Amino acid sequence: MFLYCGIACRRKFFWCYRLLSTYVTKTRYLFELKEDDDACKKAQQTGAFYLFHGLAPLLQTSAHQYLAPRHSLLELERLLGKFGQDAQRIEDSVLIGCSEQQEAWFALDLGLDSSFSIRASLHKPEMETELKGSFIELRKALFQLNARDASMLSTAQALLRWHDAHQFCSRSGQPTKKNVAGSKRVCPSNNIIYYPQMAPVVITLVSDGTRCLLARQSSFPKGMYSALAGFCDIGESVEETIRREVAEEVGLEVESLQYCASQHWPFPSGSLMIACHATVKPGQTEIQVNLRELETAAWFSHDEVATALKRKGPYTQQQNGTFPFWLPPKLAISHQLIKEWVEKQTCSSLPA
Ligand SMILES: NC(=O)c1ccc[n+]([C@@H]2O[C@H](COP(=O)([O-])OP(=O)(O)OC[C@H]3O[C@@H](n4cnc5c(N)ncnc54)[C@H](O)[C@@H]3O)[C@@H](O)[C@H]2O)c1
Ligand SMILES: [Mg+2]
Repeated sequence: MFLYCGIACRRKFFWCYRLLSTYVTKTRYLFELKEDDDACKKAQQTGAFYLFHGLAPLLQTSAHQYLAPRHSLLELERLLGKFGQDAQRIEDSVLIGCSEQQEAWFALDLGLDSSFSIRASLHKPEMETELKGSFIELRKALFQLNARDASMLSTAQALLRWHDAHQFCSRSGQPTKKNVAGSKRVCPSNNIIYYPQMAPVVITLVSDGTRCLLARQSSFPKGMYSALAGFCDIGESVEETIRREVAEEVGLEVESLQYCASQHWPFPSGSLMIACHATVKPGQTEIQVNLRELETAAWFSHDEVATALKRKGPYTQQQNGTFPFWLPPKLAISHQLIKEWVEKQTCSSLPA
């Protein structure tokens, strides 16, 4: 019996040791904070806060890069006090992650109208001076952030935006109440639970075997081309969306497809980008651009794309009036998709 217990205990210890990797511990901790309001309130005491104003993150400049500063609860209470704001406003904050040492990270928007203060937006310039930074639109700052800050701020902005837009129950019209972590909102009159949502989007790099198809929307910066993207319609699988979007936008039929990677994307209001490679039948490559969706689309050779990937900005107008052909920056999943295609083409053209 003793021996059995010993083995069982050792087994249990082995399992605990295996389960309690840093990643698992962190994940379990975040799960607890989402489920338990008291635990989450406690985590705020030792946590750190990313600040926003009207959904623009607070950033500081450092050597051609933006950094996202974090503030402790004490600093935040002092700041709110200084600007005549109620410390209860901190209840609007949302949980966005934690460090490996279980320091919980939150995001708080000081500019959105809140039930705790509707005058916060009046103080923006003074707050920027006090915080030694600026509230900068995420669209302008995203590509000058390191990968971790970009990911944290994208998540934070999407979650803050969702809460701002879901303050009322769509059935009863009554105000909904968020849990402390901000992982859901509940209508007190009928107990309907609302969870944060994001829109699935496919992004597809179509190839005919030797060339790839890139397109532009008129809203893109001049000279920039990207892979075809489109929102999933209700009821569609990823495969069906890809087939429909490629047909809709460039009039081609997809023959085969292969998953590449995915990415959370904060625009327009929180999307899950699902990136895939697709091929069309050889000989069926004549593009018919849907001008209601795209400005233009064209086939590009491996060399053209490989050169564009290496090109560095700024992408200014050339003497002949045109703009150089360039591709989305590294942080965008379209860049990863295009880079993977170039690498595959390079490998397949190497002598065996
Ligand atoms: N991260 C990247 O590398 C990358 C690259 C390209 C595009 N994108 C993103 O992909 C998204 C979709 O691309 P697109 O604009 O070509 O899509 P699209 O081809 O589906 O066309 C956009 C239109 O779809 C409709 N639509 C349907 N569902 C929608 C929803 N949930 N939200 C907003 N509009 C919806 C609207 O009418 C909108 O004008 C864009 O918002 C863009 O930011 C990301
Ligand atoms: Mg599109």
